[in-house]
Amino acid sequence: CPIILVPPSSTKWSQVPSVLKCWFPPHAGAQYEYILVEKRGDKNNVGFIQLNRPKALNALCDGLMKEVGQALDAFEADADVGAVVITGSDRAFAAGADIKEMQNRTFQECYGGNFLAHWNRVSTVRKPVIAAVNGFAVSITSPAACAEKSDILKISFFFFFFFFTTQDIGLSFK
Ligand SMILES: C=CC(=O)SCCNC(=O)CCNC(=O)[C@H](O)C(C)(C)COP(=O)(O)OP(=O)(O)OC[C@H]1O[C@@H](n2cnc3c(N)ncnc32)[C@H](O)[C@@H]1OP(=O)(O)O
Repeated sequence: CPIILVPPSSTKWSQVPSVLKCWFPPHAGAQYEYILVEKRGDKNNVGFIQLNRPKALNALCDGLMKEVGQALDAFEADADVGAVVITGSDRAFAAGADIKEMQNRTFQECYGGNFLAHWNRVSTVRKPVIAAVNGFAVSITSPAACAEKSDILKISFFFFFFFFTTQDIGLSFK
């Protein structure tokens, strides 16, 4: 008879030995540390990810971004899931990168190690991903980097560049 492994409900995803992780699909019981994950909707076909570091305004620490990537992997592999919704908590969708975690990293470590590379996972999912934004949504980016991604941003970047040639940083709040 088949053996079904069920992790205790208090188990955090980071505590599950990696060799066992394939037996514990993330949305099938094992808990994450920084996000809440479940399937919602009448047909259970919406993958739902809630960023869950409310005290730090959902600052995007390394662990949180890795967990979001794992949850997206699982939803992408799940044929029942048609779309994914990512949301935050009461006060914030997310306060951007975790600046406490970043403060001791050198430029060389960040640039050479391409330390935000795994953040791209959200843009490579082959199912629609919808951000349900509430409260603070903070980010900072180079407009030139954004412009590589879309024509609208290219046009915006042109005007941005034209009028604010001394400014090279985009900031968005709430
Ligand atoms: C990819 C690059 C980027 O994303 S760069 C952008 C990085 N993000 C920021 O620079 C935003 C920094 N945060 C703020 O400016 C403010 O927190 C705020 C305007 C978003 C909200 O201000 P408010 O006064 O309402 O809250 P607090 O500042 O008291 O914050 C509460 C609590 O959250 C911690 N926290 C907030 N943002 C971050 C962050 N980005 N990284 C790490 N931690 C953050 C803040 O330290 C407070 O926690 P405490 O334990 O009380 O110190």
